[in-house]
Amino acid sequence: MVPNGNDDNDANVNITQLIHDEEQPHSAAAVSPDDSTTKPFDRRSIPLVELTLENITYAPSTRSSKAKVRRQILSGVSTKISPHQLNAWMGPSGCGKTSLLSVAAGVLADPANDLIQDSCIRINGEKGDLPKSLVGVVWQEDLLLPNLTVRETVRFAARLKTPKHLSEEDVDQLVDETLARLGLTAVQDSLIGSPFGARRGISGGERKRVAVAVELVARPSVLLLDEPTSGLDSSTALQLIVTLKELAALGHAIAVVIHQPRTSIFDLFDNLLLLEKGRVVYEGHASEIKNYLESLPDVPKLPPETSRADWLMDMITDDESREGGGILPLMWEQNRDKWQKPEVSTPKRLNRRLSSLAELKQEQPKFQSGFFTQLRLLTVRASKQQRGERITKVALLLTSCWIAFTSLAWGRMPDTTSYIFNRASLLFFIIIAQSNSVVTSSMVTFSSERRLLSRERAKKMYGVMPYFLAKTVADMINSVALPVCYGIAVYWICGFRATAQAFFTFLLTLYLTISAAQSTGLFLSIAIPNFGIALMLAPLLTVCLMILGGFYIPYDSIHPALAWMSWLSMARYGFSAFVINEFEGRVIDCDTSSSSSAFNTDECPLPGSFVVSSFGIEGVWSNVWVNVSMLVIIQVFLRVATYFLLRRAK
Ligand SMILES: Nc1ncnc2c1ncn2[C@@H]1O[C@H](COP(=O)(O)OP(=O)(O)OP(=O)(O)O)[C@@H](O)[C@H]1O
Repeated sequence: MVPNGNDDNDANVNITQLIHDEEQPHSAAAVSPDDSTTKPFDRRSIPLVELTLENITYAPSTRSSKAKVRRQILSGVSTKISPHQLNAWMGPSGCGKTSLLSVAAGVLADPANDLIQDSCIRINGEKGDLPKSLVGVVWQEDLLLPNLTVRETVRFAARLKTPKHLSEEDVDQLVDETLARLGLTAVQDSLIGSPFGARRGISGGERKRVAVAVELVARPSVLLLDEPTSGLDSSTALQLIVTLKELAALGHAIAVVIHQPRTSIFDLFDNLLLLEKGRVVYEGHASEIKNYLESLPDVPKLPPETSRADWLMDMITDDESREGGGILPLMWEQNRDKWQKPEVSTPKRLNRRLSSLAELKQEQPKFQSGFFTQLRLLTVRASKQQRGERITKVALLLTSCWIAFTSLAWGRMPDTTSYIFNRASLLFFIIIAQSNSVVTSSMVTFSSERRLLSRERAKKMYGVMPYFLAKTVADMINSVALPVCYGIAVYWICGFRATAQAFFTFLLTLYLTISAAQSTGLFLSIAIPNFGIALMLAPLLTVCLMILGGFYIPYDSIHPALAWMSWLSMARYGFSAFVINEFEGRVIDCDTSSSSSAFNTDECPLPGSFVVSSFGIEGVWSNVWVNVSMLVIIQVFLRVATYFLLRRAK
């Protein structure tokens, strides 16, 4: 890829204007100097944003072994991210680059507390926060869903991050152009996959570019990237930075955190910010860094055939390890005025007026898309992601193994008194085996989504309600599909009550019990943010609830200290409904080779109601629909509680 790419640029400008055409009706910044010669769409471009970080001192509170202490991570850092410029932020590991990126992106957890002294952020010269829709951040760790294709991933972001007046065709065009610009067209239909999972998916370099595409597709005025080239081979890294340079040429203000770039990459940067332990070592034209450092006393000259980035890093690392602290930040304070050339102001340089903050914020809706668009897109995405995760070849094989195991263990049960216990034990086993796995898988799935959800919510892509509804719908289908298939197979193979009404009641009860277990897993994973602890607690809780389900200990024999807990058990209502459905309203033939003495009666044939009451299922609870209703109530309660917890979660 070469830096000019004029055709691409034209296409890109067009679509940029498509996005902002109606958003920026009065923005002077959006009008380019050569407007008179351009086509109607070209009259507007992205809103130009200059982000100035002044004297940033970042000292978050951290908990040491004894007390809460402040840890100073950035000390008086000032820099500017201007439109049409590609900025590099460099420094050794731990010097505060990512922290500075978080300050610039406006995503600090507690900025009022953690930014101290005269720290100030200006947008086009005015103090304030940048509207979230005007900034895109590519973090070190990309969070992409493995079961979506590249195109689906970028399109999802495009629809939710661009104004709703854009037609579906315009969004498709925007996606096409973004994919083309990032060299992803050839892999657009490939699954993202997971580097460590069974589905290998696209390469590491392609993943990085997809992460950039997801941000770039909304054409943010400010683009911040944290080590986008890490893990890429040198030519792929160069390609990516060349692309960023092209984007800067379109008016984007871009800052890239980067470690030791090769010379051809380094030469593409307009400005350089060098940090050492949170303090500035250099801030200015990237091309001047060599002259500046070589002008300092005791600084060795750049050895021939050594890359500038390697030389810089070696020097800072040596300086950091000096006894009594480094001298390079002190040197910069003394020499800054001499080396920072008097700056031509951005409006003068670009020959444009920059929009005021009020103009930038004008007509920025809370969400770009309406409720139903969010709901539709989230439902489709959740279904695709879950289907790929839950209905896999391995899951199908496991379900088949469970069916084979159950069929062999219980066999086809004759409908006689000798097999009453076998029937009841199998009914309970169906609940235990399927519920436990659903609780765990629901927790694992949400833990992988949690950070993506919090990032996308911070970007104001969608609200909690559409996410929650979409997840509920997807869960109701995908998590429950295979357990229900297992139940159906076992019902007929093992010979349960062979009437249509009994079968469909069994099916409904099984579905509700498993989806209540699924809701429990989701509730626990949100209520206990530490996944390790949640994963340890969940089996304990589910086993207790299962034991109190009525099969091992009849309800009327449970110790009063635990009896209350059995009312919270979905297994209780599921098992009761199963037993009533299987035995109530009929008589069970005697087996000539055995007796029904296990039930303390010589009655023969045995009335089914006798079996039901022997499990302690009595009174109003001996009605199957009362138990089914309780499963619905548990489900609704857990889902509503989950919704409110989600709203509070960050
Ligand atoms: N919220 C926080 N509380 C306490 N310490 C923090 C916090 N955020 C960052 N740090 C610490 O501040 C230092 C700088 O972290 P930061 O991630 O900004 O460095 P970096 O230059 O991006 O490093 P790298 O290049 O390795 O990613 C690290 O030692 C980190 O542990």
